[in-house]
Amino acid sequence: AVVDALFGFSFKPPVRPLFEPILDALSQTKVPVASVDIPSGWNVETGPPPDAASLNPDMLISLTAPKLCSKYFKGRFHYLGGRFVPPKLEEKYELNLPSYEAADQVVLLSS
Ligand SMILES: NC(=O)C1=CN([C@@H]2O[C@H](COP(=O)(O)OP(=O)(O)OC[C@H]3O[C@@H](n4cnc5c(N)ncnc54)[C@H](OP(=O)(O)O)[C@@H]3O)[C@@H](O)[C@H]2O)[C@@H](O)CC1
Repeated sequence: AVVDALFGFSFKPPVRPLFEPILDALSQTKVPVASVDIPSGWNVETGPPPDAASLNPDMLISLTAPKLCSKYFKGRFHYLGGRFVPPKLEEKYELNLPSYEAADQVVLLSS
C-alpha cells in the first residue's frame, strides 16, 4: 500500500504545479492508497475537487474525529485514530466519538 500523508486540513486548492505529478500518481496508481486524515488534494469540508481527477483512497485513517469530507470517502476501510481527547472536550464539542476497545489506538468505523 501507499501511505498518503502529503496534505491535510490546511491544504488550499488548487495544488501548486510542483505537486501535480505526485497527486496524479496517487490518483492513478493501482496500489491501494491509505490516506491519513484528509485525502491529499481534498477540501476538509467539501471533499474531492469537483473539476479534477481526484484521489480516491482505499483506506482513510481519520485523526481525532472524522472531518466532514469523510462522507465522500468511497474506499473499503475507514478507521479513526487519536485516542487522546479528554471527555470534557468531547462533550463540549459534541464529538460523539466511538469507543475504543481495550488498549486499541484505532477503531474501525466502516468496512
Ligand atoms: N494541528 C492540529 O492540532 C492537529 C493536526 N492534525 C493533523 O495535521 C494535519 C494538518 O496539518 P497542517 O495544518 O500542518 O497542514 P497540512 O494540510 O497537512 O499541510 C500544509 C502544507 O501544505 C502546503 N500547501 C497548502 N496548500 C497547498 C497547495 N495548494 N499546493 C501545494 N502545497 C500546499 C502548505 O504550504 P504553505 O502554504 O505553508 O507554503 C503546508 O506546507 C491535519 O490534516 C491532521 O492530519 C491532527 O492530528 C489533529 C490535530
